[in-house]
Amino acid sequence: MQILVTVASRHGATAEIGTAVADVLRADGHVVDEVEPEEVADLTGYDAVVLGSAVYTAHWLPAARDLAARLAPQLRERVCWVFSSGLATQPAASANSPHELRVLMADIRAVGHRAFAGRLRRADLAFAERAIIAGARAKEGDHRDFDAVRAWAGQIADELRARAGSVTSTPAS
Ligand SMILES: Cc1cc2nc3c(=O)[nH]c(=O)nc-3n(C[C@H](O)[C@H](O)[C@H](O)COP(=O)(O)O)c2cc1C
Repeated sequence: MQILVTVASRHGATAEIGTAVADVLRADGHVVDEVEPEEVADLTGYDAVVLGSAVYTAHWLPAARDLAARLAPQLRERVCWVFSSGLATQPAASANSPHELRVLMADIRAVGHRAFAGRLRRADLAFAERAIIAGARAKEGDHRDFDAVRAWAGQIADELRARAGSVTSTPAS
């Protein structure tokens, strides 16, 4: 299958999660493009999409939200998974605008969402970001769990295989 992995990332940590997902899907025989959300104008040719975003001040980055809004009709026609990456100490689902995410997922008919822990490197941050982080109790460091990311991507690969099987095994009438 042709798969698009598109990820909104400010400092690169979430983009690397997207690349790990893409690598698992490639190893399973899929053709995977990794394209930044701003560059995605059209989903023609793709069978499936993985859309991810870093979470900042409880929201997905605008580029990911914008892609979901712009391309909702095309996303609805494809199988689509979404993921978030952040450092919320509560489970991200309850900390990071769960209603907003539910609405987005319903709009594009995403089949699943995963929240992954992210990375915070103070040296990467702009002054304004440091000020925001100073008020939160976010723990500096790389908290990404690439085994969990690869396991999730493996589930996507399994599901795509099952869907392809159910299409090809439909008896001709
Ligand atoms: C200014 C700022 C605000 C953040 N706000 C949140 C937040 O609301 N919820 C959350 O889970 N993580 C938050 N984070 C953590 C980021 O989501 C995390 O560092 C993520 O891995 C960054 O990904 P990126 O390198 O792809 O931009 C914030 C980080 C910064 C610097």
